[in-house]
Amino acid sequence: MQKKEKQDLIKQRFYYSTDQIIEKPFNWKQMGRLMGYIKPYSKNLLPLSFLTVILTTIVRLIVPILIGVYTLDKAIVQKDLDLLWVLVGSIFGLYLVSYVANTLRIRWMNMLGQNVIYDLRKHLFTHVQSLSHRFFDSRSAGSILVRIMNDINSLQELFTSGVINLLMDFLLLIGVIVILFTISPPLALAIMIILPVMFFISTSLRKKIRRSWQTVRLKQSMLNSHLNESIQGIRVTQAYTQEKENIEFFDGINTENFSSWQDATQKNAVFRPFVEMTNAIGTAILIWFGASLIANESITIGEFVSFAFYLGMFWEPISRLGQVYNQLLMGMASSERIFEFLDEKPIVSESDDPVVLLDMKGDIAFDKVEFSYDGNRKALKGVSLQIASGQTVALVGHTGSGKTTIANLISRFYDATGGEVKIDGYNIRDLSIGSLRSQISVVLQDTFIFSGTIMENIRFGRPDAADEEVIAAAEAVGADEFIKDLVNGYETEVEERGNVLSVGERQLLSFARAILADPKILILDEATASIDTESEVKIQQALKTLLKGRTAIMIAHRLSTIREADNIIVLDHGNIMEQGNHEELMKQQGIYYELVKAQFRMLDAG
Ligand SMILES: Nc1ncnc2c1ncn2[C@@H]1O[C@H](COP(=O)(O)OP(=O)(O)OP(=O)(O)O)[C@@H](O)[C@H]1O
Repeated sequence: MQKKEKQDLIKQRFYYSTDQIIEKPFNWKQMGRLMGYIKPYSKNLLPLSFLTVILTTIVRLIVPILIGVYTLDKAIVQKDLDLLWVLVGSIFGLYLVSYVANTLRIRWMNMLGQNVIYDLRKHLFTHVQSLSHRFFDSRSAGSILVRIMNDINSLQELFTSGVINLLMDFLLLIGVIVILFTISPPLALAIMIILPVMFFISTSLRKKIRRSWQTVRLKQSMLNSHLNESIQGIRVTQAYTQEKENIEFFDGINTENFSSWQDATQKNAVFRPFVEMTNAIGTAILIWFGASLIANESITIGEFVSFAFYLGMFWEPISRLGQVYNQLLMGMASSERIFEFLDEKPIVSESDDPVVLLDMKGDIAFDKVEFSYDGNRKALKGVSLQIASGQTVALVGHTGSGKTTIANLISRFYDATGGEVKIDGYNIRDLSIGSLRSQISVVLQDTFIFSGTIMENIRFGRPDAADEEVIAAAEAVGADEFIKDLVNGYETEVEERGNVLSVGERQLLSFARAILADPKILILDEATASIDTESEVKIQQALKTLLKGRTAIMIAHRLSTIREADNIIVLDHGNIMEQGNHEELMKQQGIYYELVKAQFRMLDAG
C-alpha cells in the first residue's frame, strides 16, 4: 500500500470532532451578558482598576509636555534653575505615582480577571452537574471538559487585560491625538499620512496571525484528544498490535502541530519589524517636516521634542487595539459555546411545590408508561406494573427490550413521555428530586471508582458514615475479605481505570456502597454479570443481606441469579409479555421458559 493511502486510512480511523469555530463576529448582547460577570466587582476591583488606569494614562500624557515645552523651552533656554529643580522633582514624583499606580493596576486587574474566570467556571460546572442524562447522552466527556477548561481559559486574557487595556488604549489614543494637534496641527496632519499603513498592518497582518494561532489551537486540541484516547485505550491497542498505526497517526498530528507553530511564529515575527518600520517612516516625516517648522519658527525645540515623545506613544495603542480586537473575536466564539451549555435547561426539573418524602415505603407503580429517548423510537410502549414495598422484582428480556429504561424512570433520570410513574402513590414528578434519589441506590455492571481510598469510595453515598459503619457494610456483603488482603486495607488508594481491583471486587465494593447508603429502593442493573460462578455463591449471600427490607429491582441476563425473585417481569420491545414467579413462568412455557432453556443449553455446551 502506498504511504499516502495508508496515512489516509489511519486518518479515517482516528476521527476527532473538534470545535472548529474559533472566532465569531462581535455581538453586543453576548458581550453584555459576559460583562454581567464583572458586575459583582463593580464596587471594588472594577473602579479601583479604572482609577489606576486613568491615573497612569494622565501621568503618561503630562510628562512629555513637562520635558519638552517646560524643561527645554522654559527652564533650560531661559536658564531658570529654580524651575528646573521644580520640574525634575515633579517629573520624578509623577513617575513614582505612575509606578505605584501601575503595580496596583496589574494586581487589581489580574484579581478582577481571575475572579471573573473563577465565577464563570464555577457557574458552568454547577450548572453542568444539574443537567439531565439526556445532555450527557449526546456529548462526549472530552467535549464538556474542553468547554469548562479551554473555552473559559481563552476568556481569561480578555478579562485580565483585554477589557481594561481597551479603555487605557482608547484614553491614551484620544489624549495623544488631541495633544499632537494642539502642539502643531500641520505636523500632526503630516504624520497621520501613515495611519492607513498602520491600519493595514493591524487589520490584514493581524488577521493572518490570528488565523495561524487558531490553526495551532486546533492542532493542539486534536493532539490532546488523540493522547487521551491513546492512553485510555492502550490495552486494546496492544492487544490488537495497533501500536505502529497509533504512533504513525500521532507522528502525523505532531508534525502538523509543529508546522502550525512554526508558521504562526514566523508570521508573528514579521509583525514587529513592520510596526517599527512605520514608526521609522513617522520619525523621518517628523524630523524632516519638524525641522522646517522649527526653522520658520512655527514650533519651538521643546514642542518638537514633546511631539516626538507623543508620536512614540501613538503607535502603541493602535497596535494593541488590534490585539484586543482579536481577543474579542475569539472570546465571542468561546463565550457562545459556554452560554450554549449555560442555557441548557435540565429536562428533568423540580416541581414548583415538591413533596419531600422523608420516609419512603418503596411502593412503585407504572401506569401505561411510554418512553422514547429520541422522540422517535419507543423504548417503552404503555408499560403497567406494580411493585409492592419490600418485594424483589426481576426484569428479564432480550437486549434493548427496555429493562434499563424502566430503572432510569424510577430514579427519574428521564421523565416518561406518556402515562405515570408513581412512588408510594405520588406521581414521581411531584416528589423532590433530592429526597427521591437519596432513597434509591443504583448498582451498575460497570462500577465507577472515584480516585481516593477504598474507605472513601464505599462512603460515597453517605459521607458522614463512621469508619465502623463502612467496615460493617463491607462485611455484610462479603467485601471485607479482599479489602483486608490489600496492601493498605481500607486505606488503599484506588482510581478509575487504575486496575488495583478486579471487576468482581469492584462489584462487591459497589454493593457495600449501596448497603451503606441504606436505600429504600435498590436497583441492580446487571450487577452480577461480571462475577464468576464461584464468587456467585458469595454474591448471592451478599445479595440476600442487601435486599432485606427494601424494594429491589434486579436486571439480569444470567437467569440463575433471579430465580428467587418474588416477581419476574419479561419484557420484549418495550412491552410486558409475561410476569409471575419462576415456577409460574416455567409452567407457562413462554418467553421466559425459552430463555431459561437456552441458557441451560449454553451451559451444557460450555
Ligand atoms: N441514551 C439513549 N439514547 C437513545 N436511545 C437509547 C438510550 N438508551 C437506550 N436506548 C434505546 O432504548 C431501547 C431500550 O434500551 P434499554 O437500555 O432499556 O434496554 P435493555 O433491555 O436494558 O438492554 P440491555 O439488556 O442490553 O441492557 C434500546 O432500543 C436502546 O437502543
